[in-house]
Amino acid sequence: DGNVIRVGTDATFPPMEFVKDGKRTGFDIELMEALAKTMGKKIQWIDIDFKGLIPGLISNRFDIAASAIYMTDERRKVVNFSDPYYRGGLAVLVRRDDTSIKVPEDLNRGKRVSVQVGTKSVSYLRDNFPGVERVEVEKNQAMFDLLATGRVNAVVTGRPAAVEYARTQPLVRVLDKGLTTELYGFALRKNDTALAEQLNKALQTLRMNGTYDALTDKWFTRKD
Ligand SMILES: NC(=O)CC[C@H](N)C(=O)O
Repeated sequence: DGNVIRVGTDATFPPMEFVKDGKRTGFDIELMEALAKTMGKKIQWIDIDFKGLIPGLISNRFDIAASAIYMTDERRKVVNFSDPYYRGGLAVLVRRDDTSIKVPEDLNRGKRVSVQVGTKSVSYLRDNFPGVERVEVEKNQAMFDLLATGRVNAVVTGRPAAVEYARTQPLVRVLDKGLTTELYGFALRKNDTALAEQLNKALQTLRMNGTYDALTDKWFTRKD
């Protein structure tokens, strides 16, 4: 059915994509729904762990991956990205009672850091923080739980999700200083240029008609 686009997501990452009361919601979900509507299409959502997103896209299980994906050079080798739709970056979450980590560089002194498999957090820490002991988990919830229960010293994840988790879990805080600045994009197959063009055009429309701003106001405390 040409009127249906299949969109893959790992809906475990509030406020970007998550499940609430049995329903997928979040900034990426509502933005994709609005984009599809603008394109005159319906979405069929496909749930998948983050590390399966790019393989699933390439093997044609779905047409778009919408899951707080950073537009990295490594990923650009294998997929195409839409125009960027939001700015994020890698942030560090620590326990409030831990005074040994004040800036990200403190992680390099043998700290245990949980990260989600397949994310930029993994490659970034591997390449830039050789002193970190990475604890790689499949699920975002497990990544956060390890910190709350004191089994790791920190979490490295996207800033919007880190801020949201700290809002709900008073034991933890986000370090002011982050690790990187990154842009989020929707991933598409390299040969699917027509869909990429439609998606970018729809994104322009939503930026001009106020829908985009309404969604960022709704989902983020940081306004920009
Ligand atoms: N778990 C997530 O959804 C975040 C992934 C992270 N933004 C990345 O692109 O690597």
